[in-house]
Amino acid sequence: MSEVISEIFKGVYENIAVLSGPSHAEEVCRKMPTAVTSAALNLETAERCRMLFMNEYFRVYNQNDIIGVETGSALKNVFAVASGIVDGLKYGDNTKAAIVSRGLKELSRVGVALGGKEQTFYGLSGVGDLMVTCFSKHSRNRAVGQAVGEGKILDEAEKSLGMVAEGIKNTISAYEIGKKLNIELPIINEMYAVLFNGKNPLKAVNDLMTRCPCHE
Ligand SMILES: NC(=O)C1=CN([C@@H]2O[C@H](COP(=O)(O)OP(=O)(O)OC[C@H]3O[C@@H](n4cnc5c(N)ncnc54)[C@H](OP(=O)(O)O)[C@@H]3O)[C@@H](O)[C@H]2O)C=CC1
Ligand SMILES: O=C(CO)COP(=O)(O)O
Repeated sequence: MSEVISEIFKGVYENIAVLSGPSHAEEVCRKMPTAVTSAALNLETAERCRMLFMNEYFRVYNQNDIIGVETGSALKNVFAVASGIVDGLKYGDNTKAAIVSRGLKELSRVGVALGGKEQTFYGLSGVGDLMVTCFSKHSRNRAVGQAVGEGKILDEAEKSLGMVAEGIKNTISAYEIGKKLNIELPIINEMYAVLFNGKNPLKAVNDLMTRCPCHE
């Protein structure tokens, strides 16, 4: 988004701040303690954004890795959909933890290739946002995935949600980036096959579990 904004308002890139992190609006509006990241290339800009939002139940941390923060918050949606599929298939906590942990690895591979810093993905807008969406009853992405895991076709699943689940389009972008930059992204590739090539989710899980053994 920062690149799009900067294309429209030329020369402002340093002064764009993004606010991102594990924050379901349903809980923020109930004043439940929440922590997020304000990221801008120029830390003074990040600070100005932080000052606008921070209060006793909404804690904001500054960051200058805007690419990492934006990549983490967009790509985590793909794994939130995958976690929903895990729920829809009635698999358990082990399976979901595998999606979150291996998803974090894929997310950081893409993010670093795009210019983000690896450590950013272990913070609020990476692992934090992954956890809040993959495990939450509030997540729209997880809900769409659950419907797909229960056997709905994608169109029906999106219609039944009635809101935008960004992880669907994010899957296409992540898949294309992986192919273009030759990055190993097994979960993202399987998600693309399930969502857009009609692959059976059970077969996708089996293919992920039985692919060649590798080093962590
Ligand atoms: N809600 C939450 O708890 C959280 C949300 N976010 C992120 O914040 C952002 C906004 O979320 P939220 O307000 O809940 O989302 P909503 O689904 O309520 O609103 C999304 C907005 O984006 C517009 N939109 C959707 N698709 C397009 C498109 N292709 N082109 C132009 N505009 C489009 C919609 O327009 P229209 O109304 O015309 O359809 C709508 O105004 C998202 O990126 C979300 O991932 C992050 C953390 C928490
Ligand atoms: O990013 C979010 C929370 O941090 C919102 O996730 P969903 O779009 O899946 O509801």
